[in-house]
Amino acid sequence: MKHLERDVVVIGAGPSGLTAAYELVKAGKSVAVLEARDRVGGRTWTDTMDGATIEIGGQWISPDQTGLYSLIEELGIETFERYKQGKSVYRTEAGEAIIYEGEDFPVGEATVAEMNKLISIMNELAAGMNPDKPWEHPQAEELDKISFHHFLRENSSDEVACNNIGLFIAGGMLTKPAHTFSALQAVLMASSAGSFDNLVDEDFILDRRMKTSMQGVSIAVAGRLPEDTLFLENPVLKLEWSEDGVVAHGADVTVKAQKAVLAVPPNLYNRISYFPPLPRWQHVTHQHQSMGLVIKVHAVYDTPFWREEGLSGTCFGPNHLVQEIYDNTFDGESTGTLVGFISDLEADKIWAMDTDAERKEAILKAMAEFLGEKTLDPKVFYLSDFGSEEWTRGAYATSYDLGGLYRFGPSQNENVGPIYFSSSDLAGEGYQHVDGAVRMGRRNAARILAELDGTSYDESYDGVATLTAPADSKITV
Ligand SMILES: Cc1cc2nc3c(=O)[nH]c(=O)nc-3n(C[C@H](O)[C@H](O)[C@H](O)COP(=O)(O)OP(=O)(O)OC[C@H]3O[C@@H](n4cnc5c(N)ncnc54)[C@H](O)[C@@H]3O)c2cc1C
Repeated sequence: MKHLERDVVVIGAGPSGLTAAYELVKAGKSVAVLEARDRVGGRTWTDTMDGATIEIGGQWISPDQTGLYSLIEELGIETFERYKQGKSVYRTEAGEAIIYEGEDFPVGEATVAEMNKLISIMNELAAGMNPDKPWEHPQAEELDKISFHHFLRENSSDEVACNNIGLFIAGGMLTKPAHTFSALQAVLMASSAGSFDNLVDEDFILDRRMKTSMQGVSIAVAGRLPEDTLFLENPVLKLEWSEDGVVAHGADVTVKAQKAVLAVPPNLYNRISYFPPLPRWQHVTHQHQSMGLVIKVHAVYDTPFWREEGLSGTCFGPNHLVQEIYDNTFDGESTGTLVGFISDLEADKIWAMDTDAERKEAILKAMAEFLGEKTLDPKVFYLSDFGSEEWTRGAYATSYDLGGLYRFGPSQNENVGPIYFSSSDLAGEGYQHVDGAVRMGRRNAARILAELDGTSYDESYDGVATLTAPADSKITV
């Protein structure tokens, strides 16, 4: 067992923990990062299969995600644009595949009008929200009492419009059925991305990717940490704390530190035993945040055949097994990759199947209903399974149950003595995204630096600008 003494111990080497560690190290603090897995990156993870680059976890960045943009600029990481040329495909409730162009789904004028009405209601609500404090929205209490499913139906009697709008937040973002989370939670999702318009615009929200892959961001940050800072395969299962500091117990490393950054997803806080126990309110708060469930499917072909047919690869099918498909070919690769998403109740159906062969057949059949027979025969087929990963337990991220955001949200980011919570799932801007993880990492580093150095923390700091630029960086602080 190695015994270390550091200013700060960071628990979790995902983008949030690593960003916090990086900022603290740049500011001259000694840090140890204890990570449960044998790799960094957490919910960002890349593999190469038969020559194709597969991003199993988080991958896209949107123009508003300026926290992440400033970090990759500092790291010298470039981005590339998702393939967007050509027409899209929409599958109607009855199962008809319609090829269309432009922003509106091909659903009939009355339904388009109802969808636009719902979008403008959501835009207005989102504009009135500070994503850092959604519980302070003037309608927060009432919006948190009603499920997003019922909220949509209170505002429109057009079932197709409700399902289509529900898709963007339920299946598409929170990856939970719309009856299990509140309208307030849905407004937060929109507000965290700048507006609901941004969320429903796939060309905005799924704009670009990292040339290093998204996991490459964490790998690059880890590469800038001093030797003897990062300790993989060291799950922290016991954390002793007092007002004076913490002792974090990993598998073969124990760290005594003045402060701790707990940078694991909120659903995993309970995995750690705290001595003494956390205060009552923190015990309760984080129990109300649970992971969604989505399966990210990759199918790789010799060529991106859909492009030759004038299609972008973008497909939407609310209420179908595969609800979204995109061209996911990695930068510079000649093979063609499709990514499909199977969310919440549909994901349950897939995992209820007995064999991988059954799953593959059902999913490819569903994808072929959008893009034709050629879809049936990929050379690589891969299902992400974050639900069975011990150190994540779901995908993409955690959100509150009905009524939880208003009731418990105000204390979610309060530190418990020396313990600071850092996760994309506790962020305002960039909520549930790598951008939010970076912002939270920087904000927690700033709070800890202020405490350690006896200076004051600027509550308005949004985590976009780096705290301390490294000597070789061109970033202006
Ligand atoms: C399939 C999928 C697709 C996604 N798509 C996108 C996307 O396109 N764009 C985007 O911006 N975001 C996307 N996301 C979300 C994004 O990946 C997350 O928001 C981000 O990774 C969160 O970073 P984090 O550091 O807060 O947490 P995590 O990435 O979860 O990192 C937490 C780390 O803590 C470790 N850990 C857990 N428990 C312990 C313990 N007890 N001791 C030590 N270590 C521990 C974990 O192993 C992990 O490494 C996606 C996520 C998934 C799963």
